[in-house]
Amino acid sequence: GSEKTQPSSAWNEHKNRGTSSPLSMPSKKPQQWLQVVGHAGTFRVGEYGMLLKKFCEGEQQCFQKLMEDTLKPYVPAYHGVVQQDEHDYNMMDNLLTHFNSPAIMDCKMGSRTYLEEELVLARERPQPRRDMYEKMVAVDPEAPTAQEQAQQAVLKTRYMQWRESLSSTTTLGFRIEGVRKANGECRTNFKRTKSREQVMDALKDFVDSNTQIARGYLRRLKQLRQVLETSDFFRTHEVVGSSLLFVHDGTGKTGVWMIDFAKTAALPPHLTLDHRSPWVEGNREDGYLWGLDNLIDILTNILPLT
Ligand SMILES: O=P(O)(O)O[C@H]1[C@H](O)[C@@H](OP(=O)(O)O)[C@H](OP(=O)(O)O)[C@@H](OP(=O)(O)O)[C@H]1O
Ligand SMILES: Nc1ncnc2c1ncn2[C@@H]1O[C@H](COP(=O)(O)OP(=O)(O)O)[C@@H](O)[C@H]1O
Repeated sequence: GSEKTQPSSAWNEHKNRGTSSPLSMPSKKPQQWLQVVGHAGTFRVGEYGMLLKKFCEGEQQCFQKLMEDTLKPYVPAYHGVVQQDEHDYNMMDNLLTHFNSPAIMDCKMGSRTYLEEELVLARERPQPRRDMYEKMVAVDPEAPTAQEQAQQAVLKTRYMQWRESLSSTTTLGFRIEGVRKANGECRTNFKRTKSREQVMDALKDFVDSNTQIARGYLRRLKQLRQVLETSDFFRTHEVVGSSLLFVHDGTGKTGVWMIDFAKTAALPPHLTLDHRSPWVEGNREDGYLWGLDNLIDILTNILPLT
């Protein structure tokens, strides 16, 4: 397992190389990029409002298909593979480019955060992990079983299931992973944010009780839901570990995009998902739309409080 990032407070500048800017590209002025959660060292800031993410073939395939799908406006535009310092990267739009001092929130969608395939592998070739054991006891020393304590290690699927039930993933079909407020304040300690009330408070705090912002997010999420319900891509993929990235700024501008398709897998040809039915091993359901329904419902209930 790789290290997780600390919320970065740096404004990553990219250098003005003195070349002329192609007409369709954003300006060359230094682009800001702030990472809220996720693996450390995965990203680099590219030129002209681009973001480079360490190459992952599954993610590339998703991006390629998404660029031809009705979901295209809801994902960062994809621009192919580039090489830098002997590493390959998937190049995509930096979603923060057109915001000023943005507030950012990462919500991990779905009622399951590991692939069915990972569950099969864990049975066939169990690989207990010490790093995950340590992350577990740091939150709750009582969480590991006697056997896990003896081994000082847990299986990844067990760790992921524990995280799901500790947070709102199991009960609401999504969880808040991290928030960065416009003033630079960062919060990633949402591991135990589970109840509807806790989630509501966190969302209210994120939108700063601003009605215009809450309405903007709600409108966008409802549009996204409509598109998801008819998208060919969505119907034919198990979408696991993917997030919605919320961005707003002081001008009242809001945006929500789907990000992180590293664990989004194409289904066998005969199978499609409704993304709302409960998961039973083998049906591959991910609870994505069930989570989005709950998220929309909670945001709707926040409106009168803003
Ligand atoms: O959030 P914490 O509790 O630290 O747990 C992390 C997240 O679930 C990561 O998901 P994400 O990438 O969505 O942030 C996951 O990466 P995967 O997505 O690769 O499963 C990590 O697995 P490892 O990378 O195997 O440690 C796991 O350790
Ligand atoms: N296209 C993007 N534009 C702006 N920020 C992004 C973009 N993609 C990812 N991020 C930032 O990086 C974080 C981690 O992204 P993610 O793709 O989930 O990486 P990982 O697989 O390492 O978890 C997100 O929470 C967000 O803050």
